[in-house]
Amino acid sequence: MFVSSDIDLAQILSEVLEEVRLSVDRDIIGADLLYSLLSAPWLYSLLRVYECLEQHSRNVPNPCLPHASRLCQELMSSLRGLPAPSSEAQELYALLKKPHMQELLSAHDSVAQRDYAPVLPAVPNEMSDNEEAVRIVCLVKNKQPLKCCGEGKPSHWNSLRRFTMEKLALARQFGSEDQSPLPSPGDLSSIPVRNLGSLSRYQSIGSCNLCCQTTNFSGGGLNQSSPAVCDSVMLVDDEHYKCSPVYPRSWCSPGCALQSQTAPCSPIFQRHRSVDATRSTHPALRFTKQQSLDELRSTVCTVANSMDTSTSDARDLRKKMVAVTEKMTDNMEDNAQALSLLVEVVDKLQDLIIANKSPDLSRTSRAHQRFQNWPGQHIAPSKKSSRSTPNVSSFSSSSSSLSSSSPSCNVDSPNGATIKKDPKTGNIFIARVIHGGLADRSGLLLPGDRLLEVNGQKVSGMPPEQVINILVQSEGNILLKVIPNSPQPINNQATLYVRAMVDYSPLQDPAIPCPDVGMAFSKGDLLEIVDQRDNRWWQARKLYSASMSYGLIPSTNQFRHKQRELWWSQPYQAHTCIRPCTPPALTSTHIQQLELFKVLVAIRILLSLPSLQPDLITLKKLESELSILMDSSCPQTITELIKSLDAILSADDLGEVEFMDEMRCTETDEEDFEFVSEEGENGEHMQGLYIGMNSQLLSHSVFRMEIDSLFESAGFRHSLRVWRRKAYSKQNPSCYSCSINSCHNILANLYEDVVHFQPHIDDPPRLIVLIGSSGVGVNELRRRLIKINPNTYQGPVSHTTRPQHLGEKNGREYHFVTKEVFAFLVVNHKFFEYGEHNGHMYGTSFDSVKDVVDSGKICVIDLEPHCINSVRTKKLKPYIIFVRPPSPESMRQTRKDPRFLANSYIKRYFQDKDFEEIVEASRAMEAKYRQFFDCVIVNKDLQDSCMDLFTAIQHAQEEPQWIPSSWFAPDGS
Ligand SMILES: Nc1ncnc2c1ncn2[C@@H]1O[C@H](COP(=O)(O)OP(=O)(O)OP(=O)(O)O)[C@@H](O)[C@H]1O
Repeated sequence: MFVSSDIDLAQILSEVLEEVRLSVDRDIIGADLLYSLLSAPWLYSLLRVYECLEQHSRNVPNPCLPHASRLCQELMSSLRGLPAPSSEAQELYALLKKPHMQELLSAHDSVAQRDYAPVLPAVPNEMSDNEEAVRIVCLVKNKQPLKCCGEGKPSHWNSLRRFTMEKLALARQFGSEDQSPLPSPGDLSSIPVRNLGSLSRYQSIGSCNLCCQTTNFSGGGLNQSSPAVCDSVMLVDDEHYKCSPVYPRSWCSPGCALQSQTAPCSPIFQRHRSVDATRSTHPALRFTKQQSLDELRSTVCTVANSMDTSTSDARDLRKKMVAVTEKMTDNMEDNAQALSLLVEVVDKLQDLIIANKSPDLSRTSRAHQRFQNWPGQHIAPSKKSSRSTPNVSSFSSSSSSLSSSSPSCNVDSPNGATIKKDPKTGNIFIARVIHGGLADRSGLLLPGDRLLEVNGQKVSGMPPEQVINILVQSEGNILLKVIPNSPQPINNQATLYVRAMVDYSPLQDPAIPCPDVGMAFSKGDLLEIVDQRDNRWWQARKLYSASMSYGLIPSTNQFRHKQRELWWSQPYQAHTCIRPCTPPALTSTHIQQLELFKVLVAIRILLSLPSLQPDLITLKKLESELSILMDSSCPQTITELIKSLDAILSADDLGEVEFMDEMRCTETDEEDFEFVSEEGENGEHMQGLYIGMNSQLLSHSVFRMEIDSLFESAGFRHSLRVWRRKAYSKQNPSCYSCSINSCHNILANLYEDVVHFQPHIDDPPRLIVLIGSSGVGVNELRRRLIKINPNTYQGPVSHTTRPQHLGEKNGREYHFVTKEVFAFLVVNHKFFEYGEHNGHMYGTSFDSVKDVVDSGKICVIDLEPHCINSVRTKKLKPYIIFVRPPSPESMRQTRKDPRFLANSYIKRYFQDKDFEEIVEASRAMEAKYRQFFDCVIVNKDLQDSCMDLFTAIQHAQEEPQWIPSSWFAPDGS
């Protein structure tokens, strides 16, 4: 499709051509020559380029007012000059004088005066004469001016430097800016170093009106090195779940380019497309003395600095690259040596990257070959025989030409297309075009195109493997004859940003059409979904990831489909561990049952403790009465729990006994305990919910299980929680591992839509939620945070049914309510967390959080992770910080100070097993819930952790964050 313009030059040209053709018919001398000149494809292409550029210059946004500040100054001086200014004039003057107005205008001017025209890159120096057409495609893609030769053109190194800088800048900025159809840094990173000169800046492919017209180009005058479209096509048997790379990728094969050739006039509008799979045809880079040696140094240093230095090999490489800079002098010869060294480095780097892919790779030959082609040597056009066969190994081999400027580039990313066979007709089709790959960028292969021939060989009816084989065995140019799919499906869906809620590995997914084009992701990863046209497989890439290439991910439909399959394939299991995620409503019957149950547990424990020598007969009688009472009205679970209680009590469990002894010697009396648990070490009020440790009854595993069941959202203290973990390990492991959330996970979403949210100064502060395994220091951090800055941070005031103590004030320490009121609040879902301690109910309500937020303070709470969903609401917009423990060894060092451990309510030092347990519990918690975490703090040194917490909270309130888009939905909660 042509670019519409007032003067359609191509149209004029075709009219002129028609005239000339008539002259040819009339045998006018010279008309022949003129005709052939005018019908040259490059002329058409040039005209199109011209028109594109024309259109661009017409559409460049021009500010109406480039100097608003100046106008303001002028206006102000005019106002000042007024002999008797009216009140309006005075008001206007005062308004204009305001600093923020001045700043606003100055900001406006900066934007208005800035030149947003693209920086157009240089064309590669070495291009043969017949490369104009594709070069033109590149030019248009990059909006490059037609001036490509002559003095003063940027050197390759200059381009490389600029390219590298931009790539790094892009990587750094990425995510901090609005993510509107973003360039694919993967595109940048897949550019061969020799072609960098032509790609100094990425331009949206969508802006190219010419790409889709390339199939109209005629003649064999297409080049073999189109930098912007250089890549490979991976042809894959989509349907049969097989895939195979068939020819090198762009930076694998510098000369590789997808081309279109003369389209024969055919009734079915056949389109020939040819893929040039040759390699090593890259033109000689004439590294003459650099215009600026600093430029050269900075190029190499930038590349070196951007390298991942996690491995010793990479570190060595980096050192070598830095050494390169030292070798650079004004002397041309040295300069060439430096560059040779760099070539070596580049080769090594490539070897490293492709080591896993191609162990049989001949490094030396490649290095040798490349070495020959570097500075000071003229590169002879590669002979056909010397070109590698584009088979699988050459695919890897050729990837050795990876640019040293893109160490993070993932060589494994298949940027191409896949094929499939229609089982009914036997026709071979292009199944999928991977976003950002060669086919996509060139626009020459599109999904649904029917593949007729490969190198003149008809492929219809062939098994896809055979087609792949033909391609694999082809040498040099591969000519594909395709019938374009018409009409082309249009991807009119906007880019979608999501957070992955599960882990996914394509290699373990038998359903994926081609695992090689699949993209693995983990819980919490941010994904940019660019193509949702396929109902089952979307195309996406990971944000903030080293690999910027796109790949297939399961669509939500596909995920649901899999869930259904899984559901039906599994035998029915009616186990009790499937419980609702939201806490059950607590009725007065529940409370009554619970009280009964507690007494029953108490009796059974007393019965099991011979040292207490209880009145056995009385107790047994009481127990049986209670059992009957419980059995008649209790839920099934309670009856089962009683049975397991018996089992546990009868078991000779040393660990348990040890624990009980320990508790006996460390516990304080009830009143002390309660007082301390509510008042912090420094006397300040401790918010939250604690279950007493003073009674062996309460600490018993069965009781805890019941508490969990009924009050699963309750918060617990360190020691009880540690102990609870111990108790859990004694339960039926299958049931335990299939707790609420794991069961619930089956029904979980695959992705959560997110938006980039920039908090506004007028927004209410976000709720800060601290999460961590018991004993990691969540309470300590929260307490310190509030203590250090009570005017900024505050915890919510909880509700309780316990009587008010002397000196306590309703609404300050607690909201004191009756049991009925509490039950009413529970039933009406007013609490996001509630539980029972010592016969009294405690709960933290949404309203109490709102009170803190309304007071302008930042509300900080600690929460059990399974309650996360209850606070993830539009109103609270929680920022969830996970407190992770350091290593057990490190905790041994930092937690040995008695000041920390000898506090009044734990009353014992940490033991080694506690550290192990904390780390283990933390790992499990993180594995399960990390998709919800906005930030992770490792609580090693308390001071540092506090600082980290401050910084994180500040970040939460000021910096842009990815948050669920439902928080913006009008009906979101
Ligand atoms: N970084 C640290 N260095 C030294 N001691 C610490 C550190 N963090 C926490 N502590 C100490 O460890 C003990 C447990 O901390 P804290 O009570 O905050 O744990 P928790 O995660 O809230 O667990 P629980 O909720 O079970 O109480 C406290 O005595 C606390 O002072």
